[in-house]
Amino acid sequence: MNTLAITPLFERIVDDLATKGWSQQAAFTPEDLTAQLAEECRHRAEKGQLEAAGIGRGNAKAVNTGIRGDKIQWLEQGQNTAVDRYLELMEQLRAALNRTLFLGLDELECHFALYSPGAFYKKHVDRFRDDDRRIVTCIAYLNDNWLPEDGGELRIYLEHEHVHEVPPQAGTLVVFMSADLAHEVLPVQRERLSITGWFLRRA
Ligand SMILES: O=C(O)CCC(=O)C(=O)O
Ligand SMILES: [Fe+2]
Repeated sequence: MNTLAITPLFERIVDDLATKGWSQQAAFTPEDLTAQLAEECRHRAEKGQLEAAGIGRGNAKAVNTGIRGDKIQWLEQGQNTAVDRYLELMEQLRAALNRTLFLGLDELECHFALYSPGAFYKKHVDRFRDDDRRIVTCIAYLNDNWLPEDGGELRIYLEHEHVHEVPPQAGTLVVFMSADLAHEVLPVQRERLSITGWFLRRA
């Protein structure tokens, strides 16, 4: 792909971020890639590689399942071809955001997340109090045939007390400004897989 051309998909994300601070795209990851990523996430879970996610960072980091009950593993390049393909898509998104919105995004950190039935993540903002490098949050969902009774929606808190809920349906990508948007994951009734990432600015 010509990395200088911005595809309509990336253009929509950029426009949404510029005008309202968040974007939801139903068909971001291709079906085959989404399935491979879900398989890789499940495979890592079966091997016991996912660990209870913490809240906060550095010395203040702690596991608190009353706030957050997912299990995660950070993604690295070169571990798996599907993961590499996903990181390549994110790299294109990073370039598009930098070219158009001048956000100075330097790198991406991202992890698989698995919520087992009963797990949730209470309302929060992604940017840490003591570290403002997280600029843009991106979440890709990996779950086929997600039904309303499965719960687990991402609820985002908009202006004027409006809320918007996103079912974690395979292929969907949600992007938002990390410092601005409070959000939560409602309790899940069924295993819920995703990749959450943050574009960081230079320290
Ligand atoms: O999985 C989601 O929908 C949101 C996850 C989240 O808010 C986070 O990991 O910070
Ligand atoms: Fe979050």
